[in-house]
Amino acid sequence: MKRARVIYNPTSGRELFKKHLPEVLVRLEKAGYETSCHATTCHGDATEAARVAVERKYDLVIAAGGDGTINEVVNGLGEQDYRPVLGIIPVGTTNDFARALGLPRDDILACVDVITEGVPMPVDIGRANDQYFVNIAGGGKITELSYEVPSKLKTVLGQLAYYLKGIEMLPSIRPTNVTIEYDGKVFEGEIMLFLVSLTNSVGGFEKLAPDSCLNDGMFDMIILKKANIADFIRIATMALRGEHIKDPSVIYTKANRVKVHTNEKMQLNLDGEYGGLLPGEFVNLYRHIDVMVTEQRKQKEMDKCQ
Ligand SMILES: Nc1ncnc2c1ncn2[C@@H]1O[C@H](COP(=O)(O)OP(=O)(O)OP(=O)(O)O)[C@@H](O)[C@H]1O
Repeated sequence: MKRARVIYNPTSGRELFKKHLPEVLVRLEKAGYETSCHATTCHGDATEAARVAVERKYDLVIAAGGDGTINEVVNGLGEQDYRPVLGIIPVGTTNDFARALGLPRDDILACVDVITEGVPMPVDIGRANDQYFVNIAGGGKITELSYEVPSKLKTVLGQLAYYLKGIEMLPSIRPTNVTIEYDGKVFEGEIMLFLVSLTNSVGGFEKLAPDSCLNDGMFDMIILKKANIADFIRIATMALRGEHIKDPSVIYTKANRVKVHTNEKMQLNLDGEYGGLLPGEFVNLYRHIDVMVTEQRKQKEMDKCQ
């Protein structure tokens, strides 16, 4: 019999998952999985729980939470020789990774159906120094926004909490002097932010990296060069429509390996969580993890990456 482990964060998003847990377990059992679950208790706990699931050779690990929880689970799978298939139940605030995979929104049981009736699709993941990410790595003052929003505020306000915090942070955004080496090329200069992205869906912006592909072995890298606040807001607005990539202050390119150095203090953001200080080396791990999606979605993604 196949075995599934559900790792869920009871504090994610609007804290609704626990109520649905009995139905989730029944559906998984009906689909032939002997299922058990683990509720995370603190930061880092989902990584440890995923490591245990690897050791115990579970067939399927389901991450139920926001992007932070999915990131932690993937960090537990890391570069282990045996990696269970990953299922996602998005119950966070932003759910960028789930959006990139085309998973049903606000419907926990429909996501369970994708896991039990769908197909595994190989996706690239990123390694940043000795940590992993599924969606995005980045640096620059504004990226700190994603973990400065208090959890309680997200529970009450959802996505709006990020926008409010963003406006509050605008005046404190400063450029940083960096050197970025990518696939044999070098950029040197002052930047507002850099992003190394695996999916097209970041911070709720669905067109931030419009050419990204989930399993081509390449990151989409975005560098926003030094800009004043007015230009910054203008470019952020363009980013909602995916038009920022044409702006002369933006560099948008594909790369498999990226190194970022700076003499200043710059924080690293991994999937919306604090990931330590730069320097950083980012490596794309080609089709490293299998994640459950619908058959149509897999077809679409595989066609795109031909
Ligand atoms: N029991 C717990 N109490 C407090 N924090 C927890 C607990 N379990 C996990 N966490 C932490 O909660 C953080 C945020 O979780 P998660 O990303 O799942 O939800 P979210 O913040 O609502 O959604 P999003 O990341 O989509 O905005 C993670 O960094 C995780 O380590």
